[in-house]
Amino acid sequence: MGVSELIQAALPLITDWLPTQRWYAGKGRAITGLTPVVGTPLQVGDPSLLHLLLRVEHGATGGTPQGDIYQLLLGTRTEEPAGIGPGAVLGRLTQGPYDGAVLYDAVHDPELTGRLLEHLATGDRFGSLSFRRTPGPGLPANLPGRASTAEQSNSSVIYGTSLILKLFRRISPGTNPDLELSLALSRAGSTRIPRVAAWFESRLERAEPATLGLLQRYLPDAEDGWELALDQVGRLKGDPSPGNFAIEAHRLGRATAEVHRVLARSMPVARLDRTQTRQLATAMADRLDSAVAAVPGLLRYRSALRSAFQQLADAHPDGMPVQRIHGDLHLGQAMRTPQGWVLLDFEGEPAKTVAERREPQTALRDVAAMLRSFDYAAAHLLAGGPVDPELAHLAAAWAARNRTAYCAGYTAGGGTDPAASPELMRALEIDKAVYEVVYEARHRPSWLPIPLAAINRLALTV
Ligand SMILES: Nc1ncnc2c1ncn2[C@@H]1O[C@H](COP(=O)(O)OP(=O)(O)O)[C@@H](O)[C@H]1O
Ligand SMILES: O=P(O)(O)O[C@H]1O[C@H](CO)[C@@H](O[C@H]2O[C@H](CO)[C@@H](O)[C@H](O)[C@H]2O)[C@H](O)[C@H]1O
Repeated sequence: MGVSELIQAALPLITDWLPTQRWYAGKGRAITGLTPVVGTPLQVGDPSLLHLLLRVEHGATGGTPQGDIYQLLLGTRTEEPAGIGPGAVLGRLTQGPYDGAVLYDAVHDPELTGRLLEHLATGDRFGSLSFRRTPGPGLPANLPGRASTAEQSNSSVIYGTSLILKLFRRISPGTNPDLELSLALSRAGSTRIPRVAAWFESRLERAEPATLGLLQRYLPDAEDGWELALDQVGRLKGDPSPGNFAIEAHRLGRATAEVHRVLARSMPVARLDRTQTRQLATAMADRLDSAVAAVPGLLRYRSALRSAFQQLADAHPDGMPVQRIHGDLHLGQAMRTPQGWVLLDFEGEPAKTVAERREPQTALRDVAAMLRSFDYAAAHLLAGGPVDPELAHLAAAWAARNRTAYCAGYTAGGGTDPAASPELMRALEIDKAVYEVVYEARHRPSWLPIPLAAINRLALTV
């Protein structure tokens, strides 16, 4: 059985399975077609372990199909591989020589993901895939992969205790900003990110090569900033003065400033003029309008939030400096290691186009995004429980304390003082909270009250 027959047999199962995956961005839109872009068996002559780029169509505009390209790793075996979770099984094939075989997401197959590592270690070309290594020590080639269980937008595979491969799921032409910025920071010698070891890419329909996977050093001793924060907040229930996370928040602010400084040195910087600053405010208002259409509960805040955007433009008649930034910074993207904080995932907000994510922006956008994360951690404590005004007060004080410490650390680390630009900071926080409202409505509806409460609070300050 050839690759194309296997793909054809797999398509009906893929149609049902895709919408169940967290990384699938087309939720709520009907799939009108699936077009294989390129399929590459990861071993010569063995189509049962297949790398597939697939265009998922959602209707057409002017005769041109509209949709996104996704990266899939598909395994086919006569029996379900041991230990594979139910969400990773697409079903049984019902056509061709593989009739009756199990089709599964091979991210969960140590053998297949081990093959990917072998290609990365060799730095070769394989079918349409090009594997590229950074200079440095050789990579171990014989490690089986284990699928990461982290809550994430893509899929990651961990090799032993030394490497982690992120497989980007929604693929756009060109270099993924996560690779672009991680490489720039690695080359500048920054220790605030896990060093890039290799990546792989593929040419998409004659466009420039698209990044498909990024292999970085794994941080085995790292603790996730979000988990650390939740742990601290959780203690508020029994002890109103638990450990002092504000010290960590301050250090995290310093680390953010350090990353911004390196990015400003190693990548293009610019200055938004008055007109461009107005356009920034208009773009925020436009995003708000799209969000109102998706989540009508935002409508009552529209006028106040638009005023906040207008005030941002008025407060910066001389424009503002811009540079490349992280773009989607939050506590879950920060890992505390014995050597200090390390930042991850420079991909930017998944909902924006790659072109938007690559535009230089005010560095304070990252600061505002992290401030939202402290608010999320505090709000998480209150979610689902009965209203408890005392706990609500403690949670709000925890968020305020850590937000202040983070901003102080950012300024001490050489970043622009957020307190000197209150209109900009408020507009950036609103813009982020609006994004979060749409994100939560789409992915985690039970979390929607968290950004909505923030919108309510921010609107009252206008
Ligand atoms: N180099 C690393 N070392 C240790 N853990 C990591 C590393 N990179 C990612 N992780 C873990 O995987 C999670 C998801 O990674 P991330 O890059 O944010 O993926 P995504 O873009 O898919 O959301 C992180 O929150 C972290 O827990
Ligand atoms: O998957 P990514 O990490 O690239 O980012 C997306 O998912 C995040 C949630 O996992 C989301 O972050 C929001 O929730 C966090 C708590 O889970 C909170 O700390 C962040 O402040 C909040 O924005 C992120 O927005 C989204 O792009």
